[in-house]
Amino acid sequence: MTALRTMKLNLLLTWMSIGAVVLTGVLLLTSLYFYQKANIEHTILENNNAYARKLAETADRVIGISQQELAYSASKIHSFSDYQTMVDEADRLRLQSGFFNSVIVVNDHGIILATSPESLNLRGIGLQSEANANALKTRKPYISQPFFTGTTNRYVIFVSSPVFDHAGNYLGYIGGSIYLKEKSILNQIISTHFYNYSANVSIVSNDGHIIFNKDPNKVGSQIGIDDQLKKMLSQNVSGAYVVNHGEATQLLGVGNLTKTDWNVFVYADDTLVNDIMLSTIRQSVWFIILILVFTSLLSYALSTLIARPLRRLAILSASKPTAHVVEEIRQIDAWYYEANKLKVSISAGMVSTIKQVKNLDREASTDPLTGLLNRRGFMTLASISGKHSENALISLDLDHFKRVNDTWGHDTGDKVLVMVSSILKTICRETDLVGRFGGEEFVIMLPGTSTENAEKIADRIRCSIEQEKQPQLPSVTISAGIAALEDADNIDEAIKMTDIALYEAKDKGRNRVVLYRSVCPLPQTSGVHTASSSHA
Ligand SMILES: Nc1nc2c(ncn2[C@@H]2O[C@H](COP(=O)(O)OP(=O)(O)OP(=O)(O)O)[C@@H](O)[C@H]2O)c(=O)[nH]1
Repeated sequence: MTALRTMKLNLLLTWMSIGAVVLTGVLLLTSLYFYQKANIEHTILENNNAYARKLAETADRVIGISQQELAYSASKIHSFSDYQTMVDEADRLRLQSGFFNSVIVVNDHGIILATSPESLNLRGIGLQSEANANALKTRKPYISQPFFTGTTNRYVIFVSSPVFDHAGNYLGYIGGSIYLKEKSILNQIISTHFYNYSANVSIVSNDGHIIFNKDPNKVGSQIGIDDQLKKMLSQNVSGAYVVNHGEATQLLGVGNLTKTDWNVFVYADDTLVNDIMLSTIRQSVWFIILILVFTSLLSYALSTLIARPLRRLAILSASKPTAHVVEEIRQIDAWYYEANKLKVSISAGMVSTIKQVKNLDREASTDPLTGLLNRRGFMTLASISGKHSENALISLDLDHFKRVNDTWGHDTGDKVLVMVSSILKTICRETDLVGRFGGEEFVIMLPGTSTENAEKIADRIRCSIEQEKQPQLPSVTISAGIAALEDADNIDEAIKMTDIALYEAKDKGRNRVVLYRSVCPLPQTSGVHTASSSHA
């Protein structure tokens, strides 16, 4: 909390923006994970199903073509006595279409009459397999279930077409074997697929045996299918299924082959969904980081812009109120409502404080009765008064003022003091300092004035006061002492000098002006100065 209290506003706002973006990012990613997972599962199932149907359609077409080719070759053989024709047709079937790994011509007793390749050396051998028996029995185009051959011990399927002579008598069949664990067209179709993720593709019999797979080790193995799926397969229904094997779940698309009891299985583990999710989240995280950096920079810039006037106001409001500070506050660019309001109120508060301080200052430096400077005000202004080569000081004191008070009363005495002050103000210049130092003693500082001229001015004051006639006021006179500021080390000493001259004036009978230099000649001019005084 203390750290927050001392944190600067722009940093606080920046951190708040960063926090908001991070929180939004986390919420976005969480919702993405939970809500998009189901969508992705659904999409994968749909894709698997569509792909399985497409592969099933292609496989069906290839099987159909192969059956047509077998039927065509069968139609070319009208007699089993023509060995060369049988071999030629067997070779053509094997080599031209590439569908079969081996081709045999078999008579109606199951004896092999011709083979391709001839290297099989099976000619004359009698077949005992169930496929052979079925082909002979049905006398129709036939596709066997996968089985192991007794002769070569290969896992194969067998496709056959019956052979008839010109009279339509059944002679036997011509049949091709597809070695399921070796290279064949069907194998190529399911092994080379254009799918954007690593789905497993197999051709599977209705009872769950893998007939084709690009991995020969899987061919012939049993795939786990539950009862519901088994039932669907038996009904030749294509579709999408979620297959649960304990903890593992597979997203399965099934395409049914119409020419056999086989199905194309395209399946993916549900870990794929997690992989896709993680990859999406990883990409999103980079994007969020980018947004975060951008937002932080933007937020820092904006926060700085917002905080700038407030910070200037905070600094300046802590400064001593002066006209300069008020001017600085006035120049702050408070560009939005709250800052502007604050600026106006701080500025107004400061102006009011300055006025109050000025008033207090004036009160503290002014004599309330006469409005002249008091000692404090006089000394302050005298100390900052511009320097001149000559500066004169006059001390004035009313003569026998006690008597005035005693005779006319204190109030009248006050009025006399006000009258004297008024005369002083009239005679003195703007640049002169006129002060009342208490009682009936006044001090005047005359900047840029020689003692000679000061003497003339003091005498003019003296005459004016002496000649002032006001009803209800007694006539009064004053005595004055004059000194040059340059003759003293400082103003206090100069005032003491004027006091000495003033005592001298009182001593000599009052109502007169006396120069300090005439009382105490300066050492360097010692003996040259003569006492000087002016009086009525
Ligand atoms: N009415 C009035 N009288 C004041 C004021 N301040 C001082 N006084 C009086 O001024 C008189 C000064 O008297 P003193 O110091 O004896 O001097 P003085 O009577 O003028 O005699 P000298 O200066 O020697 O001519 C005293 O009676 C004070 O009470 C003031 O503000 N108003």
